This record gives sequence, structure tokens and C-alpha cells, in this order.
Amino acid sequence: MVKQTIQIFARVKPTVRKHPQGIYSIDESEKSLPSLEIIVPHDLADGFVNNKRESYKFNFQRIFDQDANQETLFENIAKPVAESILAGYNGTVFAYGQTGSGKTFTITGGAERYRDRGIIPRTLSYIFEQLQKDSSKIYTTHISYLEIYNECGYDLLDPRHEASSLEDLPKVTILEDPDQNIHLKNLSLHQATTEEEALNLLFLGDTNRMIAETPMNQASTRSHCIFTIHLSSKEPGSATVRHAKLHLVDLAGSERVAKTGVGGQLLTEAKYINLSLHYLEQVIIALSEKHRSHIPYRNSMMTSILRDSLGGNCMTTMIATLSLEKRNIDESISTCRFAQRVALIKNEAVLNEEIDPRLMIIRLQKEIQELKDELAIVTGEKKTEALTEAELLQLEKLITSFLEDQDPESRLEVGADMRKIHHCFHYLKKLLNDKKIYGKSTVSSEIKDQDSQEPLQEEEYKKLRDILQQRDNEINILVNMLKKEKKKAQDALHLSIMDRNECRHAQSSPFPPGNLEGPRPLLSSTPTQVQDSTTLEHRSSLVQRKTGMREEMSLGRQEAFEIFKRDHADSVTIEDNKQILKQRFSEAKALGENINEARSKIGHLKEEITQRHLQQVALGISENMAVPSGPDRLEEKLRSQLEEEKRRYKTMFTRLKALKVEIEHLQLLMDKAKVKLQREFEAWWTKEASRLQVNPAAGNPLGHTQPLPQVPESQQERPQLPPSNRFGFYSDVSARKVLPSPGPILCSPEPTNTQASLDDSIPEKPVSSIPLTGDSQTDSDILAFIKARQNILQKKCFQ
Ligand SMILES: Nc1ncnc2c1ncn2[C@@H]1O[C@H](COP(=O)(O)OP(=O)(O)OP(=O)(O)O)[C@@H](O)[C@H]1O
Repeated sequence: MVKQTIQIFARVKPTVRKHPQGIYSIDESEKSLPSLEIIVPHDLADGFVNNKRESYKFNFQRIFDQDANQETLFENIAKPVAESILAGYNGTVFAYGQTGSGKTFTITGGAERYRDRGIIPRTLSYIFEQLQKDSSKIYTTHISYLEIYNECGYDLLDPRHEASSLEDLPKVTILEDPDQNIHLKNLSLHQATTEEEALNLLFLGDTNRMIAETPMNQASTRSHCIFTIHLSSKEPGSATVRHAKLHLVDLAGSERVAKTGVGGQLLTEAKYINLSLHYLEQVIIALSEKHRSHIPYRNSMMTSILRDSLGGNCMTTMIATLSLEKRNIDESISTCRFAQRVALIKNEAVLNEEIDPRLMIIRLQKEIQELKDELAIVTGEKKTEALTEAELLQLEKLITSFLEDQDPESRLEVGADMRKIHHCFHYLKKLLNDKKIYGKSTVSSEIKDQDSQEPLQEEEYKKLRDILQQRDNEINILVNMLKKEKKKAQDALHLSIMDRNECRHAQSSPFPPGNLEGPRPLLSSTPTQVQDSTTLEHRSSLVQRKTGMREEMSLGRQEAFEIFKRDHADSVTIEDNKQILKQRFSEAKALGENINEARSKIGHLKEEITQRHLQQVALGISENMAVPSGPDRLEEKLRSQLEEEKRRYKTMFTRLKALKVEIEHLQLLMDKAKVKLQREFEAWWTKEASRLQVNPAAGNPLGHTQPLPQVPESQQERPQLPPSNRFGFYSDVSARKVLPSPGPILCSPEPTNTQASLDDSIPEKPVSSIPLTGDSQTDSDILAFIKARQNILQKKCFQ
């Protein structure tokens, strides 16, 4: 049993201005735990009559400042928990903090760059790497992914469904057994045998989460997500199975409804947005108080599921995510306070072992039979029926293996059946008698042989030597022929590999299956590869399903989508990732070729060594000399070359493996971005359609009677317009180009003559500074937009 309090860590999200002046400081002196001091700026503390504290200090196991990267977080926080899982203990890592403070970034990772992948993908990678290394146990891994929104659980890994809203997902409910164990009804468990399969499940869940998200339910902000890795392990032959669960939890945003409020108090307790977080806090408070017998776990789904993680059988770690900007000071302090309470909770993790019921039944059946047999002997109840042929054969096999067993302690287990015991004695007697007769005959034949042996004649000896020489020459000729043939075959294989590589490069991954243990044919059709392609198919079909409508798009809509895509803020990231992907592919291709080369070199070296060895032996025989006992220089040289080549092969293979993971991750990110893009386009399109239905005079972008304007090459700038207007490609593009930028415009501190100047800037009629379209309706829309915007700016200036 491992007793441990919940470990708490803090992570500070990078701010626009790095290290905002005087808001916080981190003290990492070695004497005590690192501490985070949050300083309330004077302008926030001012105006309160009560004697406000100006700074707050909190201790954490470790504090990760703004520049800490995802790798550091994983190494320090999640890796130790993953190690506990592998040892058979339950683990939980949960992120807690206000909206936008970096919970999802920390747990799942950023959606853009490979290096931003978070704790979940890194943990999966680590766990599968360790499982591969450990051949002493049989491991089984399953994944589940649950979302809790408004006290309802939803299964994010339902592969069949076409979720367009959260309610379409299967609902998960809690069941409690008499031992108060929690079971989740309707939550699907999916076996993952490789890291890739597990990552695909993560991707599927994230995509379902994104698709099901509505503006009212901003998935990541208002809901909790629990990604669970279920790991079972068993030693071969043993009936004991270990089960361990790792929950990786992304909680909902923790902010309160009322922050400071007019005349209100800074840093005061207020209502919670999220009831389940409120219940979570109640559980934490109850657990951190001594002598509390009742812990209100049952109040919410979240706390029921995390029961073991909080004050139970689990190694739990909390990450307090902080966005330490001036406006977030109160939320940050409340997050830290929450963490301090969590740090008081003690957990007791035990190994979760159970006996495999199937193996247990077999064992018990055997024991019953043995007891029955023993009883029969004791009670004198004899079995009279003769042993069957199969039973006799089985017995004889047992006796043979017993006799062959070198272990002096070994026993012949035939059970308490007198018939069997008698048969054993008979059989052994027979063996012994046979041996005696056989022994005599072999001894006499040996004597005869010895008698007939005479020293070899000189002539006969010479004859034999000649034959040997002849055979040696034949062997050399054959070996050379074989080498030539092998080289031809390898060249042909290499060529076909290059061709297929080209093909695969165009479609998917350039990676060879195989492991590090030894060279394998690079592109043989192994099960891994088959699975790779099915996973890819699954993924592409998923993306197609999620983005599905494209094939049914009308030409105009497709065109609109192309422009939408081009102008979308994510297009740069997608393009960047595409470039990186290309680079990685060509690196992988080059590596693949080098690996092939190294492999054939290894083959050649091995052959040369064998050849050399044969020559040495043949020389020894032909010269009638013993094989030289000292080291053969040439062979040693060849061996060291072989070792070097193997090392090179291993290094390249490891790099190729890492590249494979990176490429797959990048492909997932891009798939995700595509789904997001399509979704946003559909939402925008629907909105525009309904807007135009209400106001048909505004134009007819959906009727496709007017083709979309072609943007001349020179004009293809991408102004960052607000979402509602950013893609206004149905109006004149040149007009779009000169619309004022929606970015912040600095207000003059003294708005003298503002009205006049604004009026001046809004011409009643088209003037040269605002090129209009000539279409009166569109032009009046443009002018109305400019005027509305100026009004807003004007209001802002006067505020
Ligand atoms: N450490 C970090 N480094 C770089 N970017 C970050 C970091 N933390 C957060 N971000 C970025 O900040 C934004 C908000 O982060 P994130 O979505 O993770 O917040 P959250 O706490 O999960 O919010 P919510 O409660 O709404 O889910 C994202 O764009 C994310 O990429």
C-alpha cells in the first residue's frame, strides 16, 4: 500500500506581456516547497475600506512558469503517475483552473503543433513504449472517454453515431454495486493494442466533442472530460490479474459568476457557474477536514466517478492552471486556495489484484478431482474399470517427461488413483528391463567396432584429403553463386520498394513495420501494415463523415468554401503543418532508404563472416591442422563492422519510429482542423442563408445565380474581417478590400470635433476613398456598415 497526499502543481499560462509587472513571483529556494506569491495590484486593492491583504502565498510541489514546455510538464507530472499505473496502481491527473487558463492545452495539447501535444498523447506514447519493452507480462489496454455536461454523462467514443449535438451521444449513467463500487453503464471500452490505435480513439473523442459542441454548451468550458486508460497485466500461467486505471481529467472552467462587481468585494466567495465543481469543492473540503465521517461523493456524477481519486485508492495529481493577468487575479487566488485544500487529502493506493475466474475454476476442478481420488483410497472404494487408451498414453507421457527432467526435486504427479499408480510401476519396470537388454547389446557392439578398427593406410588418407579439397572447392563455387543470386534478388526488391515507397508517399505513411530486434524486410505485408491501412481508412472515413457534406456541395458552395478556407485564421497553421508533414515524409523516405542499405550491409557482413569461418575450418581440415585458437584478425574486423552497422540501423530505426508517431499526430491535427473548418463554414453558411431569407434584398449569395467574384491575383490579400463579414465574398471584392480594418483604432484622448470629423469620413455619396460597387443595395449596405462602426468607435472614445 502506498500512502500519499494528493500532489499539487501549478502552471502559469504565458501572457501577452511576458511576466506582467509585479503580479506574481515564484520562490524556489531549496529550504521548503516552491511558493507562488500573487500580488494584488494597488489599483485593484484600492477603494476597499477593509484592510485588504496585498499578497497571497501558496506552496506547490512544483511551479511551472510561463516558459515551461509540454515535455517538462509530462516528465515531472504525468510520467510518475504513468509509472504507478504500470506497477498496478490507479492514477489520476486532473487540471483545475478558470476558463482559458490552459487546462485543455495541458491535458490534451494544442491543436496546432506536434510539440504542443499534451499529457494524454505523451502518456499513451510512454505506456505503449514500456509495454513493448516488458515481455515478462501479458498486458491489455482499453480506452474510454467520457464527457459530463450538466450532470449527464456522454460516451465520446461511440463510433457508430453521427453526433451533431451532445444529446445524440449515448448517455452514460452511474450504477453502484452493494460494495459501493461505481459502474458506468453505456460507457464503451475500446481495446487499443498500439499507440496509434489509442491516439485514434483520442482523436475520435475530441472530434465528437467538438462536433457536439453548441454555443450554449462550449464543450471545453462548461463540461468535464475524463479520458481513461485501463491497463490489465498478468504473468503467463498465473491466475492473478492486476487492473489499474489512469484518469486524465480536463475539468470545466472554474470561474465564479460574480467576480468583483460594482462596489462588491474583491476576492469574495460567490456562486459557482458549475454545480458539479461546487460539489467537487465540497468533497475536497470534507476530505481536508479531520473527523468528517460523511463525504458527499454521491452529490454529483463527477465526484462519484472520481471517488477513488479523492481520498481513496489512487495516486492523484492536480495541476492548477493559472492565467496570471491583472483581471484574473481573484480567479487565480481562488484556484490556488482550492489547490491548498486538495493538498491535504490523503490517498491510500493498493495493488488491484484479482484472480482470473476462468483459471480459478480449472484449478478448483482439478483440486476436487484429486480430493475425490484421495477419498476413494482412504475409504477403500476402489475404481475397477480399466484405464482408457488415452489415459494410458497420457500417463506414459508424464513418466517420460519425469524421467527426462534433470531437476532432482521433480515429482511424478498422477493423483490418488491406485490404477494409475500401478500402471506407473509397470511401465517403469518395463523400461528398466528394456534398458538392461539394450545396454548389453550396445556394449557388445561397441567392443566389436573397436576390434575392427585398424590404423588408416597412408594411401587412403591421401584419397580422403583429395575428396575433401574437392568438396571445399564445390562449396566455394556454390557460395559464390548463391551470393550473386541473392544480390540480384535484393536489387530487384530494392527497386520495387522504391516504387512502392513512392506510391505510399503519395497516399499515406512511408514507414516500415518491424522492431528494433533485428532487420526485417521493410515493406513486407505484415499485420501491422494491414492494420495501419485500416486505421488510415477509418480515419479518413471519419473525417469524411464529419466533413461529409462536401461531396454534395453545389459548385457555388464549394467555391465559397474554398474562399472561406483561404481566409480562415487556421489556414496558416494548416499550411504550416502541411509543409512540416512534407518535410517529415521526405526525411522518413530518406531514412527508409538508408535503413534498407544498412540492412543489406548487415546481411553482407554476416555472410562474409560465415564465409571466413568456413574457410578457416576448411583450411584446418585440409592442412590437417587444428582450428587456430587465437582470434582471427579479419573476422574480428568484420564483426566490429557488423556491430557498428547494427548500431547505425538501430539509431535510424528509432528515429523512423519517432517520425512515424510525429507524422501520425500531425495528420490527426490536420484532420481535426479540417473538421473544425468545415463545421465553421456550415454554421456560417446556415447563418447567412437565414439572414438572407429574412432580408432577401441584401443579395442572393445562396441562389448561385451570380457566380462568386474572381479575385485577381494581385488583390488576393486576406483582410482579417470579423466572422460575420470576414467572408463577405458575395459582395464586390474591391469594396471588401478597402473596408476599414476592424482592428482596434486608437481613440484620441480628447475627442474634440470628433463628430464633425466622423461625419466628414462618412460620405453620403460614393467618393473615391470608398470604391463602391455601383449596385445601390450593396453600396448602401457598405455605407451603413461604416457608419455603424464609426458610431461604435465614437461611443468608445467618449467612455
Ligand atoms: N502553456 C501554454 N502555452 C501556449 N499556449 C497556451 C498555454 N496554455 C494555454 N494556451 C492557449 O490558451 C488558449 C486557452 O487554453 P485552453 O483551451 O487550454 O484553456 P482551458 O483552461 O482549457 O479553457 P476552458 O475552460 O474553456 O476549456 C488556447 O488557445 C491555448 O492554446
